[in-house]
Amino acid sequence: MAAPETAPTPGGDADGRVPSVVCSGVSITYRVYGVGREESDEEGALRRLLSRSTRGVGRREVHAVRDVSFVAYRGESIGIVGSNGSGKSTLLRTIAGLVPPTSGKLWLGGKAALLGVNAVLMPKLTGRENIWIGAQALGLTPGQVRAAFDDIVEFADIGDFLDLPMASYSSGMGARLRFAISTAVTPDILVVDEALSTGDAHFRAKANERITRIREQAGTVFIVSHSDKTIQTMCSRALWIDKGRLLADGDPVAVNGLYARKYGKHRHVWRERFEEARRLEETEGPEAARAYLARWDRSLDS
Ligand SMILES: Nc1ncnc2c1ncn2[C@@H]1O[C@H](COP(=O)(O)OP(=O)(O)OP(=O)(O)O)[C@@H](O)[C@H]1O
Repeated sequence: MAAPETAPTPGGDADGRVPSVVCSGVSITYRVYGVGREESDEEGALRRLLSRSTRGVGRREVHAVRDVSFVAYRGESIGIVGSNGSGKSTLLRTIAGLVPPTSGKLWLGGKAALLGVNAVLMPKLTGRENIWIGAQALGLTPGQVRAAFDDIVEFADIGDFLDLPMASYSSGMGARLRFAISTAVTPDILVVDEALSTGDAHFRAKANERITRIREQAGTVFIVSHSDKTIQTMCSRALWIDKGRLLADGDPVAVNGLYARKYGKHRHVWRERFEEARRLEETEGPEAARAYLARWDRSLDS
């Protein structure tokens, strides 16, 4: 297993761009242990448990990311789009150093910070305590946390909740606090996993400003989002990952267009079918609607 490498920043390329992440033929495979198919029923599992046998315990491999290569540059904000389970979060977790690539090479030109919806903050501790723990977990010294503390509190905008347990926060408040902690000191590479979708318009505007600031300070930002708007307004480039493979890399509007063409086609077709089924239900009754929909009950025609 190859761990991410860090090396001195090389000089820029012919266009003066300085690489920050080089991902070369990276594949990531999860090994999942569990019951084998033949014993997946409750009776088989119970029998195995009683006999303490490990027979039938299956191992499955999930190829989450397959042979992905790209170079990210300082000052870029890169959106990652793709349908559920396509490998976006896995790729980001690897860039952030949390999941090692199974094969291929990953080179990072600086420190990466992951900002995830599920970032490890402690629900039973207060916001204040989480700022201290979270910021130090990101590598800040106590002195740096002290210096950044007021800025974090101001950005998170959680008022009196600062001294209440995080479990009592709304999802928007939690997202603001995570974002404030993760960006307290400008990271070289900021990895944002869907965290922006939980905030309101005011928070998104502030987050956008901060992302712009990181980019201006020559950092690189990666953003996973299912929102076309987030990708198109916050990103200078987009990658489309489909079933673990990199299918498109380029201008966010163009990449989103390609992605929407593949998946949007089905949505459009199904919307029309649904409308027709509703019309049939109203005019001819539920049986007619059911018979009409039964034509496509096996799978989508692609
Ligand atoms: N810890 C894990 N162990 C085993 N399999 C995993 C693990 N995490 C993700 N997977 C699998 O890897 C594949 C890619 O998942 P991933 O979460 O990276 O996709 P995603 O594009 O981020 O999805 P979503 O948009 O739903 O968040 C999926 O098949 C998922 O089930």
